[in-house]
Amino acid sequence: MSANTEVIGTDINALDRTWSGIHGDEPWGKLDLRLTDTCLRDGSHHKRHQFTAQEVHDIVEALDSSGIPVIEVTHGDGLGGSSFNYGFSRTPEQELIKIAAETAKRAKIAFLMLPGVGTKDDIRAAQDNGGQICRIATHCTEADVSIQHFGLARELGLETVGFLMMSHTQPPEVLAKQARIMVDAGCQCVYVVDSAGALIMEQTADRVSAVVTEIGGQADVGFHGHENLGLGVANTVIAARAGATQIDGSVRRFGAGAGNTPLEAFIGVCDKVGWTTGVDFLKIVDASEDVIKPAMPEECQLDRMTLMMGYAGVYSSFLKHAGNAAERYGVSGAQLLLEAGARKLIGGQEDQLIDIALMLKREAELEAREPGVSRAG
Ligand SMILES: CC[C@H](O)CC(=O)C(=O)O
Ligand SMILES: [Mn+2]
Repeated sequence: MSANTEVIGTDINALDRTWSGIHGDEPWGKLDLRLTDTCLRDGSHHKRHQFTAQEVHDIVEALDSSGIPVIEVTHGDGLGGSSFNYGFSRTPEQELIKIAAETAKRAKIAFLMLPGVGTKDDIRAAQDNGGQICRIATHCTEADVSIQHFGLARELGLETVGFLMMSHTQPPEVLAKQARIMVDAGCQCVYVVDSAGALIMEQTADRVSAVVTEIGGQADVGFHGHENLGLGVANTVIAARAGATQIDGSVRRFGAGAGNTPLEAFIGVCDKVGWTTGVDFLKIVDASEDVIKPAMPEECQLDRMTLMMGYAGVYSSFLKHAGNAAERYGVSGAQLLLEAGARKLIGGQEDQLIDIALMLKREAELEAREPGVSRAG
């Protein structure tokens, strides 16, 4: 810990927690939210899947002692994601799940799986290693591919969560129908997932409300935001007001793209408006500075590339793949992302980024030879 960090930590801890300016009141109402930190899963994209056992231990210890109730740990692309296509993990994810489960005193350990990337055996192994919450993610029009996995997870006694990824691409009523498929299959909480950080306020509220109307009373609704247009906290606040009771985020935004909803900021907001999270704001702020930051390769940036992801609606986990392809073929990463958005690429289509890079390269070569011809032709 640096001297500077120590001073800041001490100052924060000296704050009078009963300071009357902290707690607001109406019009916020009383909400009790369950938070999931996903820096050890969505942050795996930013870390290029290079978490060490020690980092996972230290991060889980810090999050757990701050009161975070759920911590997600898996390769960024879910169980089975360690591969040539998505990037190899430095430490096998099952080992990381085991370390997390052994370290957490109160928090439950969640794991993510995308049908087709992971298998049912991976779910069994994750449970054997101490995972308690099974999160199944599908593209938001493909919920039916999750049915057998929810069935298995419930049979095994796991808690179940469904992820409707790229939710900005579909209207509220479509998401509601897809959520219904997941709930009928045994899912206990369906998340509206803003994978591209492309949703804007009311667009979030409308989607969450439609899902609440469809499955409320039978299952919870959650919201998972990204920061690509800088709206992670705002979207999460509006999602909670629309009825989402389970909330994802990553301390210090440690996640894909410009990162996830910064959980510590959201917790501060909750404290100020009187919503309950069970997390100690002062401890989570220290954890962000002293434990999470040192484990990050660099801070998640709101820059040309990540802004373009929110603007064009591109899956946040494409960031490193797009950067690699742009660099390899000497083309503009921003152009590449705009084209990826126009093609409405979904998870699993990472290889098309190379296709786009080659197309941009050909166009640039043609333009150099015959100015004005490339786009017209
Ligand atoms: C590859 C899975 C993806 O990162 C899940 C997720 O966090 C999202 O869609 O935002
Ligand atoms: Mn995400």
